[in-house]
Amino acid sequence: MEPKGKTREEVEKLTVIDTWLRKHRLIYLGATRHSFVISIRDGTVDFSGFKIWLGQDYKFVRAFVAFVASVLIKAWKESDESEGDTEVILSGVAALNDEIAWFKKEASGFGVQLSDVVQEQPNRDYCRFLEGLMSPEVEYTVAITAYWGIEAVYQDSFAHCLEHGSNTPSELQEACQRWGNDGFGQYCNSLKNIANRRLEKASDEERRKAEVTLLSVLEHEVDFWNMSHDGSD
Ligand SMILES: Cc1ncc(CNC=O)c(N)n1
Repeated sequence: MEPKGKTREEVEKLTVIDTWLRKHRLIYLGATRHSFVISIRDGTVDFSGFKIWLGQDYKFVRAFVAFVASVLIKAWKESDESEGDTEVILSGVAALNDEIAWFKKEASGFGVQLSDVVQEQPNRDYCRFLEGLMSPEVEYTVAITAYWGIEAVYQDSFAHCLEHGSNTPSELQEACQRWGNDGFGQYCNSLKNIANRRLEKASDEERRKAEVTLLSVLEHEVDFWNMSHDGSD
């Protein structure tokens, strides 16, 4: 029985990340319900914008692999209870191997020459930000929170394009499936659980750093979507 006068929420304490998602709800929605994502979902997406996204994201993912590898190293150095963590992160690295192959196949299907893609400034800025997080001085808790955030934005965005009532063009279904599928949703949940476990034990200062880092991730994600869709139409 729940104590009298207390709601379920007061009894079951929210996790650190859920608290942040409430506090920064509009910023989170800005990244996960961006006009580019909405245009995919409602079928009005401009294919030239999709091709820009494809080429830019391929470049991003190459840097992201190095970032995830750096998170793996941080997990391994925390010899405490992070044995399960390293396996979760390793499976993420393995999935990125398939993802790189998928980008190459997809680009060829859409006639995008990946070797000709020039990284645009928002993409460069995002990769530079990731590089900063790869530094050994950045705590594991901060890095794993960023990793969760980066994956969660794609999972949430693309799952939205697969929901009942969406009108996603068939050519883009596969891309949406890649990040919007349930298995990837569960993977993101494993990352979220790891991050929450670390955040609960972290110092106030470390927790604050992780929160600020997550906000930067969301900002970079919005700038990234903007490269393909600036909202002018
Ligand atoms: C800009 C951006 N953010 C997140 C992801 C998803 N992670 C790996 O694929 C991605 N591909 N690109």
